[in-house]
Amino acid sequence: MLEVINLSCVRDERTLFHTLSFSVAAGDIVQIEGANGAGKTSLLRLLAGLSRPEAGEVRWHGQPTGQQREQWHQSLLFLGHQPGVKAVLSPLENLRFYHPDRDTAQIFDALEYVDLLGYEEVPVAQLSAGQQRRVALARLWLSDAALWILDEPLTAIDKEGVEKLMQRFTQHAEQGGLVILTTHQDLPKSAARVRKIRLTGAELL
Ligand SMILES: Nc1ncnc2c1ncn2[C@@H]1O[C@H](COP(=O)(O)OP(=O)(O)OP(=O)(O)O)[C@@H](O)[C@H]1O
Repeated sequence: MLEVINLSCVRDERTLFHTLSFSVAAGDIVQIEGANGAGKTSLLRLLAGLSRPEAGEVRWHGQPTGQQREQWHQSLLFLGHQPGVKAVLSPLENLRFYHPDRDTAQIFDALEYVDLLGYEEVPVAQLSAGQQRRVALARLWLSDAALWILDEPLTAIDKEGVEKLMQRFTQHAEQGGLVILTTHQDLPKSAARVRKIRLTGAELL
């Protein structure tokens, strides 16, 4: 269980949200919604511990995340809004770098899930925008983390790819995982179980 308790975020002297509280339980898929600049990325970065809140706390299984760094990092897979893969390396090399515990067959399976077979040795810099994001998304088939925090994972992904990702999110949730994502896209019907949390600025009242 992830608990967000009275979280406040100030950027550039502007309060993006104030005393924001919600929780995400095992099996939940949560979409953070809001206009451009509402603070979605800022919230995800706070949740992941990549920046510090003005006030408030994030707890994982009842304990502040800052007090259990090792366990927290093992439990978390964070994919930022940039693909976050190394451009000079191939998809195979990138995934080996991030998941050294996985064998080549497992990495090839993950590349197959994201339709990158045949591109495994091509430098990422030479791949299309959607393919570059798919390299990062292949990690969803390699990670053991329970909590996925995904910033705009569907950007540049085609319709079939989005459908496949939704299936993967659902499968992860059904196995007791948690997914928190942002997207500006309309989610397909298969996303019926997605709970929405909207950042409107009303949290400031
Ligand atoms: N490191 C930073 N320093 C100063 N201001 C920042 C920083 N990061 C974000 N901001 C500001 O915080 C506000 C919220 O940004 P954020 O990226 O969280 O929004 P968002 O909801 O994810 O937007 P989008 O839908 O456009 O991706 C923006 O006005 C942005 O300029």
